[in-house]
Amino acid sequence: MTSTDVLFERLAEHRRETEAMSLRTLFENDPQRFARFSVTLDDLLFDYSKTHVTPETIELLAALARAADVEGRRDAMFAGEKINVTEDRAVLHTALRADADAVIRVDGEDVMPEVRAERARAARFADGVRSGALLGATGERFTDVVNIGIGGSDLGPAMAALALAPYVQKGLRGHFVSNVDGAHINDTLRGLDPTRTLFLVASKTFTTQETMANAGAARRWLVGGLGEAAVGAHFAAISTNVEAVEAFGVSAERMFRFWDWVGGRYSIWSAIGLSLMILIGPKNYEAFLGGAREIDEHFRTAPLEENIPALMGLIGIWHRNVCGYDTHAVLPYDQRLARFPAYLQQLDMESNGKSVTLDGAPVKRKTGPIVWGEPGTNGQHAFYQLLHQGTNVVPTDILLGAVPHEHVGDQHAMLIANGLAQGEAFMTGRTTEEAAAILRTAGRNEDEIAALSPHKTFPGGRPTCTLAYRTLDPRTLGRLIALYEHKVFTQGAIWGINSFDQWGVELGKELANRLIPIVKGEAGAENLDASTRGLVAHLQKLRG
Ligand SMILES: O=P(O)(O)OC[C@H]1O[C@H](O)[C@H](O)[C@@H](O)[C@@H]1O
Repeated sequence: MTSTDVLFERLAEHRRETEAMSLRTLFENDPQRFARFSVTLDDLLFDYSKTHVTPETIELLAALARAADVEGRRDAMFAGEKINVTEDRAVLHTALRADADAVIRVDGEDVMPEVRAERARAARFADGVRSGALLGATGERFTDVVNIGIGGSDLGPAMAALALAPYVQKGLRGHFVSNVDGAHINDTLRGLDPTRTLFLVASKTFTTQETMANAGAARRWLVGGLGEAAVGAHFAAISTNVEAVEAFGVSAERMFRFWDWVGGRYSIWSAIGLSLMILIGPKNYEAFLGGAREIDEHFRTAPLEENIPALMGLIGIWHRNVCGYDTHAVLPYDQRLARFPAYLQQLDMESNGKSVTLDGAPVKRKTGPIVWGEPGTNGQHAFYQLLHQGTNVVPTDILLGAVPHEHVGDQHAMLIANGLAQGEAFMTGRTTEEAAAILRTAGRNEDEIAALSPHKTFPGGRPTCTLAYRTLDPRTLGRLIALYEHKVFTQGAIWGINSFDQWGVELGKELANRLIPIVKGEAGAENLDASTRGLVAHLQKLRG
């Protein structure tokens, strides 16, 4: 047994000993509980007191992190070691937001001069679009920026552009096309004017089927409106694949590069963020990077017991591996974070949805949970019923911003009150006796009380972590994303998996490529399994 196995066993034993104690009792027994189990970092507050931890739990979890050498692995990542072993790559999204004078080497070479130069180029381009120095082929100013990408080349900029809507320059609109479904590009282009539309083709590999198909459709639309000669003025590309971008016909000065040591789901900090940079401006984009840098610094230096992303990761391990909870819900009480759960799905599930350890052996315990969520208060009217009374316990993260960008009556107080109320309700629940007492006060008779009180009982003890911040500005968005990145890192390190590859997406891609000619009726279906063959035949019949 390894030292981590021993600690997992001790955690399991500790869970058995403490499970019976309700969250309510934990609070009653310890007036210091909130102070003990919360951490602040400037305006940011991470409250994990509404989870089933005791000082001993944290001690054991921190010991587990140390036994798994989370700190050593963290330092290896920041130092540019090739910790993505299956692709033989460094993992350096942190370099993209590092200090102005940082020196970070990959294979002995400082990558920072190129990082800075490429960001400066992107900023010049963004400024040109924003100021009108860069115009469309007919001399019009750009009003619409269409990012064409998918996965990490879409979710980050799309999520962030919505989150930072108050910072978007007046007269500029961002659009994000990802799905290979032609409806997506069609609906986006409808109503756009080619003379004022700028396309950014964002793809790390520049081979992704969906993106290449949508880029082709956009090019045809533009050529249809303005002619072939207009393409140069209306397209830019972001990629690590210089040759493929050139082959697509984008000139060198319209191409923005990044590097193989930036994973797709970690690429918002690279030129993949160009659409965001154009929309909110280079200065705000720098503040966004700066926010992430603050969290990098905190993650690198704070002791595990006071380290917010490490604690987020460790509490996630507690919930996943010790308590046995399968999913994790992220509930931002901040409408502009509506796409944040989707962004986190890729970040977390593509990183930690793995079944083998770094050396290829089967994992010994469950890895990444299913991550999901919707903004509050919307989710309350949809799936919270299950969160409160269902048979699955779902640990939640509740995100709360103290200061809104706009004041619409007292709606912000209502929003915050709802977020707080849900955390409280998940924790305390309502006993059958309490439910009965309420029914009695309401004048119900004893038969009705007996019949109804089980339905009105809330088990409680459902764990919540709360992240509170001043306001959803660029810096804070940067901090929030980086917190979750390092949370995911901490968990991957403890599970001993490679959080930075994504081989699990390949099989479906291969099979789709094989199926395209079959679906088009250009190849026979005889080698397919009976179900897929039957489906192809049915769809072909419907297509006529
Ligand atoms: O940026 P691209 O190379 O076009 O890749 C886009 C996305 O597709 C892939 O299938 C990966 O699963 C993602 O990690 C990636 O972000």
